[in-house]
Amino acid sequence: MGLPFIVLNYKTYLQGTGQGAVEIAKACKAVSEDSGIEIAVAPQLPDIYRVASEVELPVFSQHLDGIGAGSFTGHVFGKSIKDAGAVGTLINHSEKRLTLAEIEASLKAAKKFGLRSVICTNNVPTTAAAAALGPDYVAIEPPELIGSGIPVSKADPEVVSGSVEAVAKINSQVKVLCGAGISKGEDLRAALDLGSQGVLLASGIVKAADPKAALEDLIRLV
Ligand SMILES: O=C(CO)COP(=O)(O)O
Repeated sequence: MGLPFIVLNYKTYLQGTGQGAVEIAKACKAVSEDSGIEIAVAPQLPDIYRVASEVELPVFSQHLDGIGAGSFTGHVFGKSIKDAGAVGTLINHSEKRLTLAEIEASLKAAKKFGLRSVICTNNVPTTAAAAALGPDYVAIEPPELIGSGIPVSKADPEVVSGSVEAVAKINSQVKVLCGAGISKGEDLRAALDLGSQGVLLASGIVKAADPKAALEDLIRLV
């Protein structure tokens, strides 16, 4: 298996807002360059342009709406985030849930604008449904473990391995990430041993006193 893919979701954490978004992206870039591991960041929408302009690394949006140009006040338009420098987007994060029809429309918009897609899911059945839509990645994140510091790869290994199995049956082109409570090297190692191809994580790195050191610890057992 190749190197994992790591996506760092900044959420609305203060540490990852404004100039902080750029500083954390610089730490990600340094660790990515040293290790060869692809690390993408998902800052808040108003910080996408700033991060993408100042740091050469993949920038994802935290959300995308399945809308086009026109009368859609307050929506997130694929062309806008693409032009801001994003290369991908999360869709249906547990903190920004969508209906199935909306997920499909968001994915269509992502594809239209050449954005990589990560559909977040909360259990094996929703992972299976997401895989059927054909995103680049699904990211299984049990909501009860998000932000808990308890790693999904240890607390609920079956949801990760079950997601990997379900996706392999439905669409083997789709890659599986997992997330929730991941912060240490052993958490990422366990996630990979369960068959996932990377992790989506947030608080363990964004809120760390030293995000670069936290990232170095995260990848130490890869
Ligand atoms: O929701 C998450 C990433 O999208 C997971 O958050 P934590 O890494 O803080 O548990």
